[in-house]
Amino acid sequence: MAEAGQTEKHGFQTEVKQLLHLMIHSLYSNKEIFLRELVSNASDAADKLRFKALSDNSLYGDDSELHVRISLDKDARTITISDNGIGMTRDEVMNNLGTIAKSGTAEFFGQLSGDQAKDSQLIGQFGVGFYSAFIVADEVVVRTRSALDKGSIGVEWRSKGEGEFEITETEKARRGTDIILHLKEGEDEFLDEFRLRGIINKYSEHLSIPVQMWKEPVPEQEGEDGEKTPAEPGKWETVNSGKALWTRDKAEISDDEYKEFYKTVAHDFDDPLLWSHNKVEGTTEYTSLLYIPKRAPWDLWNREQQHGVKLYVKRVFIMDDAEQLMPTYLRFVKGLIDTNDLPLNVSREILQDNKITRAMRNGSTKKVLQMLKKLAKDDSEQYQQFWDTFGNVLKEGPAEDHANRERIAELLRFSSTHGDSSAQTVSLDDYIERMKEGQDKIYYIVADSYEAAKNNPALEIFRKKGVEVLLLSDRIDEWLMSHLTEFKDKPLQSVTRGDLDLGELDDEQDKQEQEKAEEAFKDQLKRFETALGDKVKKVRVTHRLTDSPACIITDEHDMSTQMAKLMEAAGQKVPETKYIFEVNPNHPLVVKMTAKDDDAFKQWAEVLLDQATLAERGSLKDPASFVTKLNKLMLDA
Ligand SMILES: Nc1ncnc2c1ncn2[C@@H]1O[C@H](COP(=O)(O)OP(=O)(O)OP(=O)(O)O)[C@@H](O)[C@H]1O
Repeated sequence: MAEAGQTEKHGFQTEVKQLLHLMIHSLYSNKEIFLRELVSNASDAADKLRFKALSDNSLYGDDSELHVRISLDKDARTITISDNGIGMTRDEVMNNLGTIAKSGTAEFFGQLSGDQAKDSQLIGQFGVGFYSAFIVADEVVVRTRSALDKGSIGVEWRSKGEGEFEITETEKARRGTDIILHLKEGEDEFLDEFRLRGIINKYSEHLSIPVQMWKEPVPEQEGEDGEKTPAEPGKWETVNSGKALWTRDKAEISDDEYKEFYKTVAHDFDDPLLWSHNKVEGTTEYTSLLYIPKRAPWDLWNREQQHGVKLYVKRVFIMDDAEQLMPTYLRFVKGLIDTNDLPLNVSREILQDNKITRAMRNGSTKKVLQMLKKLAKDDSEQYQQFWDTFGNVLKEGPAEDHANRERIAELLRFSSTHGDSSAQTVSLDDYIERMKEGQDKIYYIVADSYEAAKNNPALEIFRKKGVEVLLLSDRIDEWLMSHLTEFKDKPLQSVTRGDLDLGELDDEQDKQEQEKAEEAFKDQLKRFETALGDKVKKVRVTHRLTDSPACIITDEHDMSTQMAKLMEAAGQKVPETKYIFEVNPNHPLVVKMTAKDDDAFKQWAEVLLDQATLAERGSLKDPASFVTKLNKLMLDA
């Protein structure tokens, strides 16, 4: 067995120092949350032990009543939060209480601006956990002993939160963790037993573990009439009901209780945007309590970001981050699912291909989509808030979840030519409602930015005919649209791809005029083809331009510009796409150039192609030669 050893000093990881500094300076108005964080860590530690003990009951030893205990020492000015949960080994203490083991934290802290108001928003997204102890304490001592490492005697960790901590192997009689907070000057409110009890009650009511406070002994008392009240010995008194919130009847649970519970499971400061609590009966029986947060977590775009749904089996916590329970495009959903139908010893492998998991996942996915649909219907302002925060994640949905494609599509919001702001507020249903008579497609364009989309020449004919076009410019949009080809039986059609077929939007007269124009321009098209050679796939007369001389269009089955860019950005080799070059025979520039000799015609044609490429792709492969050609034309003019 190890013996009590030497004290070692270690420095905190830089990010921990930044977190501590930020926290102390931005959370002074919300100090009491340290209790929520520490009690919730203690409750997690009990959950973890309960789970391990499923396969090794001896881990409980003679102490199987799991609890969290909170005591006060007014003279020493300390608060102690103790649990008899899983505890930590020395290595775990080093890792958990000296570093922040989340990838991307350095980048996160790189965003800090020094502006306290802004930074405190960020800290809310980050979650403060254990380190929140330093909001009220100027010294924190952690004494812990692991239930799993039978050889260890215990470890003491101690820090003033100023950049370093000390760690000593030390004897601790029982497994679990004690956290001793030495309160700062001026934090005496937390030494008031009544006040402390109030806070603990609020933060622990919904936890499934008993949270206890020490009740001082009461001596025997004698009333005025001489009647005696017997003495009461000091005892641990449970302050919460110890009944997990989700097992209770919905009708009995107040909104405040749901909100408090959310803050504990999601480690969030803010209230949730909405939630849904369901007891599902039938072939698979389970209870789910699913929340949609108001704010995005700081690592929403981190691919390793943990999913937020916890799995419980028969009220026993089994695992965090049960990615089988929620599709990736709903990774912002927090909460839990509790079922009696899985075995307690269920592993991630078993979860992976399991009928019950699938049923729970399908059911919960539908629930979340329904909850969002209802929000969109009942409260468009709040829905907009949701969309602005998580819309881009939801856009991953149609590619990931074919079965729910239509349900997800209903929830999407876009900017469009109907409005004149980049705000994404138009739903596909709104679009369909405004469709012109004879219009059978939903038109959209994907570009690098809202401005590039809005000003793309391919929209000219749509403006002229008063047909709305959805303007897409988020990185994910091309990916989204490649998986969303139809909505309510209406095909979705890119305006920069393939042949433009406006269907019944073009009347007979339009069509005849187009044919005439094509016939009249036949010889000039040949000149363009000769001039541009293999720089283009094909040259044809455009029907989409009214104000611009030319544009480039992606052929029906070729890779779109945006998709090519996306793949290039992901480091993939992209085959070179040749575009269809469309010319507007009525444009004065085009009219003028047809009178030129072949040499001059070629120069003009190349400049028009480069211009059209710029408008569509936003860049040229060889910008310098474009500039040279343009300068030459200007000199000649
Ligand atoms: N009472 C405890 N018993 C055992 N382990 C603990 C206890 N408190 C903290 N830990 C360990 O320390 C780790 C870090 O805790 P911390 O509260 O900082 O972050 P967290 O709970 O993982 O994440 P979050 O930011 O969501 O709170 C925990 O993940 C846990 O492994």
